[in-house]
Amino acid sequence: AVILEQLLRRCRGGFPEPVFAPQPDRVAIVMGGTDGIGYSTARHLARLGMHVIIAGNNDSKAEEAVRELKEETLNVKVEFLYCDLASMASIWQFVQKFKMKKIPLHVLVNNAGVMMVPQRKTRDGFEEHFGLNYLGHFLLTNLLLDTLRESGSPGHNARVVTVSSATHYVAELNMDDLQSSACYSPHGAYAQSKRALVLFTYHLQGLLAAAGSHVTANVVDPGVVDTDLYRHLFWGTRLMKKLLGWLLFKTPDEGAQTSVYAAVTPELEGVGGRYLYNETEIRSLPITYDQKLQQQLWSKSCEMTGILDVTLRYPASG
Ligand SMILES: NC(=O)c1ccc[n+]([C@@H]2O[C@H](COP(=O)([O-])OP(=O)(O)OC[C@H]3O[C@@H](n4cnc5c(N)ncnc54)[C@H](O)[C@@H]3O)[C@@H](O)[C@H]2O)c1
Repeated sequence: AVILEQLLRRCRGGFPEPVFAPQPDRVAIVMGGTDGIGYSTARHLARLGMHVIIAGNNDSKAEEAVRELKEETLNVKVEFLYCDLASMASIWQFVQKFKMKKIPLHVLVNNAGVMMVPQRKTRDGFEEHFGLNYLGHFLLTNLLLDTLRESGSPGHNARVVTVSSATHYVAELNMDDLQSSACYSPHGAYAQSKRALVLFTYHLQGLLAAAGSHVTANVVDPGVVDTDLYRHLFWGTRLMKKLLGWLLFKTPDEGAQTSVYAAVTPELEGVGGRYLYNETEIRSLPITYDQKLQQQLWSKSCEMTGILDVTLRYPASG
């Protein structure tokens, strides 16, 4: 359905790039900014004059990405900081290195991800989709919340932008088996991690609002985008993508538009808890609005990552 909709839209003129005002005094972290949608997101933010920190675990690609972005955007404030989201120790180290810079943080884009990888585990023993796509971003965001809070101000909120997917609509979130150990399906595990990200965003927004923070959290769905994310799919599907991707899929730049929109548009100033698709708010799956489920997942995630459950201090307001 998404691919058909994208094809129709392409026939009607495509995905015109939105124009935003320069953002020279703002700092952004784009997790997974060396490739695909993340790279395009970083490029757009750098073009707006932001100080962009590309984070990721691909050292070799990072050097090239930073050089290209600096050359193309003429923005010298583009840099790379290593972070392996599949390792909690690496996330802690990344946050420590970032905080040592003593700079603010206005935009955090939780973009990195893997899809349909064979059953394997992160350094900390979590199923890879759940551990990297979801728990990695959960921990990262929580460790950066104090800096985001200090950086946001009335009328200039700091923003957390989390990249989910339409697969969250068909996912099952098994609270008794978040590691998919009883029955592993690569698609099911990916979709579960993407549903968890939607629940996380809504709960985070509730906590931020309850605490009166000048930080907002929104979740975006980039559509179906022609990137290397599909590298673990069946060869026939990859061949189809190679032949028809240019027509049916969004380009990475088009896929990044909703993330960039969520990161900078004045329309979303002070607005959080939204699921955004094609720069428009739409409804996510009804169960994702279930506050009890959001709370359960949040508490469990705190346990798994070993951080304090701040929910106890600030009950989410909705
Ligand atoms: N491509 C699509 O059609 C599509 C659709 C819906 C959602 N998404 C989501 O968009 C996001 C970006 O994906 P993409 O399509 O650009 O894919 P991609 O494979 O091109 O990019 C993924 C990024 O994540 C990074 N990454 C992977 N493992 C990491 C780790 N251990 N630590 C840190 N970074 C790591 C990679 O280095 C890369 O920069 C993902 O969250 C994905 O789930 C993509």
